[in-house]
Amino acid sequence: MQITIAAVGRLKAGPERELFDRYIERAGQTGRALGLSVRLRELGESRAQRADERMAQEAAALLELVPDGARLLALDERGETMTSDAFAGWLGRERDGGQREIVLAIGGADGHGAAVRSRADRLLAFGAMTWPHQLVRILLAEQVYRATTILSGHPYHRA
Ligand SMILES: C[S@@+](CC[C@H](N)C(=O)[O-])C[C@H]1O[C@@H](n2cnc3c(N)ncnc32)[C@H](O)[C@@H]1O
Repeated sequence: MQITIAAVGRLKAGPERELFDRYIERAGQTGRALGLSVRLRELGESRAQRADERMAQEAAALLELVPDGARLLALDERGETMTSDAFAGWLGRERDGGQREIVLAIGGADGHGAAVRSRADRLLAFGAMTWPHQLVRILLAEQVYRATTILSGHPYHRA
């Protein structure tokens, strides 16, 4: 199963990028034996004047990355919270059920547009506070890596 992190905005070279890349690389290594591959798709931020236009344009671009039938989980501070075990369990069940792709979508500075929220199968919050999208990327990459260790029984995760 393909896990795609789809993110509005581009992460420049630097410590945040290095940390993100490190978790993605680890997730890819641990995921291989589990039938999971992980990749990043980055989208440029909209330059529209109005926030609602920016959100609509970014939502349309994000949704172009979501194939028909794929699951879409949108990262959103208004979403549900989930334990790492529950997140790993969901990924494992989707894989076992024959799902081909899960897209994990991170919004831009204005957040997700309505089209993403209504298409999303789940909205996931890393708490009720607003985090910068760069940090959300790192948190998400770490949770994907952690999920692969949970599914493979690797001792990285200690609940
Ligand atoms: C700077 S935030 C956007 C905040 C925007 N005001 C909103 O209402 O969503 C950029 C992106 O980071 C992600 N994000 C920020 N805080 C989050 C949280 N607590 N949980 C999950 N995702 C979060 C979301 O994907 C969001 O679209």
